[in-house]
Amino acid sequence: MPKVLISDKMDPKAAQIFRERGIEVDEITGKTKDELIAIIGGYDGLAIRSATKVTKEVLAAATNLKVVGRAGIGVDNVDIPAASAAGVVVMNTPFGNSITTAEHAIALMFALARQLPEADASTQAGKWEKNRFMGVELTAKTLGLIGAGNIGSIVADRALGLKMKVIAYDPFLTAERALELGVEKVELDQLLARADFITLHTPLTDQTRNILSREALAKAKKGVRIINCARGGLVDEVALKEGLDSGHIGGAALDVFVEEPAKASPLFGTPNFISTPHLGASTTEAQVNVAIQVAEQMADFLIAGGVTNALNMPSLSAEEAPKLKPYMALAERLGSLLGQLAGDAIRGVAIEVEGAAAELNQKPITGAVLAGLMRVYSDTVNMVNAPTLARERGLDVREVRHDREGDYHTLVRVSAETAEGPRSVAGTLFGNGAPRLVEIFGIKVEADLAGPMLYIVNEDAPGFIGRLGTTLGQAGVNIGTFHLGRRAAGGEAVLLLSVDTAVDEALLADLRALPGVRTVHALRFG
Ligand SMILES: NC(=O)c1ccc[n+]([C@@H]2O[C@H](COP(=O)([O-])OP(=O)(O)OC[C@H]3O[C@@H](n4cnc5c(N)ncnc54)[C@H](O)[C@@H]3O)[C@@H](O)[C@H]2O)c1
Ligand SMILES: O=C(O)[C@H](O)COP(=O)(O)O
Repeated sequence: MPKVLISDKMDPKAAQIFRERGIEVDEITGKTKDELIAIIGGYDGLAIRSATKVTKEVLAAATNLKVVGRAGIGVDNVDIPAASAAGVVVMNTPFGNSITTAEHAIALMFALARQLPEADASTQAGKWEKNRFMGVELTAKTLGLIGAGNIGSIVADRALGLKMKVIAYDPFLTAERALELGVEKVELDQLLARADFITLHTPLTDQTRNILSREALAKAKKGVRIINCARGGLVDEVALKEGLDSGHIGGAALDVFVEEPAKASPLFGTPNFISTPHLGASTTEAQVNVAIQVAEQMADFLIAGGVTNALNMPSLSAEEAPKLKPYMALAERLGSLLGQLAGDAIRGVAIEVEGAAAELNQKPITGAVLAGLMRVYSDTVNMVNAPTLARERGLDVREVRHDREGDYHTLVRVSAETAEGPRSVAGTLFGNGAPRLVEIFGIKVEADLAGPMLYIVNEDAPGFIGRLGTTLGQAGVNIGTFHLGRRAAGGEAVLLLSVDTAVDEALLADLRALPGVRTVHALRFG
């Protein structure tokens, strides 16, 4: 039974779903890094929010981990390259808390416009400072969005409802989408020059870090009010403080900070500064949404192999997964066969599908081929890290889908460019879904690829099979299955034998010394 650790505060629905789906679950929150490292080895899945840091060290200790599920959007607390390298799928729930976060940005915009926190504190202190708090209307003001993705779009929609003019800086926003959203697409400098309010809704990346830098803030319109409900690090906090002190910036509201938890900041206590402790996603509705989504997604993956909203792997629905499973087994074996036979010599690989296979999502088939192929380089390779490993090795990967009907109802062919020229293997599925090799390097065969095997190329001549059987028999190696293919009688023959025990180097040398033998390879599958 798979086991999941929930390591951040999460709605109880998550644990309930895991249990209902037959997954054992522990809820242990507030652990330090070292405490997490001490226990993570016992889990197949890790469900988190933003507090748990899934670092390289945590992943190194997570020897059974298959999936990290983020109940929320931002995954900057997960080392995704390290997770990919470790073969761990990372998923998030990209929409579950978007409305809630957009509403928080709008709430902070109102709070800034009318100085609500300060007015509240003053009134409750018995001061009744009616003349101190003069606000501004939002109607007809210009809102500058930095980032117009899921949350930015919802903020735009709400702001338009408030009769604001909305302009957006987002290099990936198309003209059509801007039109659809009712926003004007602008460059950052234009946004800074025109916006009365600026809200940030981008991830933290190398391009967005410090996007509101000291220089950018200096270009902003005097009196601008800034809201950040996205990620700490998008705004230069020191320059923001100076801008608030000088009055160049009329107000700022931060839900997120460079250092979190932000227990101290030079910004605290600054007039016209409002802060909340990373509450963007904190509504009952959003937390229920993300808890349900993350648990369903992780359970689909751990139980059925379905992949949804993964950041380091192509999607595969829980409905598709069972259909693809036998193909992935076939693809992995074909990749493994090529990898074992051609290994280092492979420069590029083409994965072709035809017949029933051409109707399916090809990405998982490709991932499985690469996983099989790359296993000669690393024992820990799987569908998640194989594409990265392939890229690192400079392998050129091509996918081809054929409409044609071939000899088989379904076929997967893997062809590799090797130093010795092109090499190709192909396989099909039998009626019961059993993978079968049907062609190897242009020679028709029909073989299972399982357990220890021998691949032998020899000159097709009488007496060879007898000599081979005798040599194996004298070494105590029992033949399980025997598959023979040849181009033409008396030409080159290919033998694929399954053997009950692995063949050692000494026996391989004896086999290579048999008359007529051209190549002998020991193979292993599964
Ligand atoms: N405060 C919270 O609790 C909270 C809650 C949810 C999400 N978030 C954060 O909000 C942010 C936005 O989330 P989302 O769901 O809208 O993400 P999204 O991926 O839907 O949108 C991000 C947008 O940023 C744009 N972008 C990327 N690079 C950019 C750049 N250099 N300049 C301008 N725009 C750029 C993208 O094109 C995209 O449209 C994320 O950082 C997320 O982690 C915070
Ligand atoms: O990216 C997110 O989804 C938000 O930052 C929410 O983070 P949280 O789950 O820790 O509230």
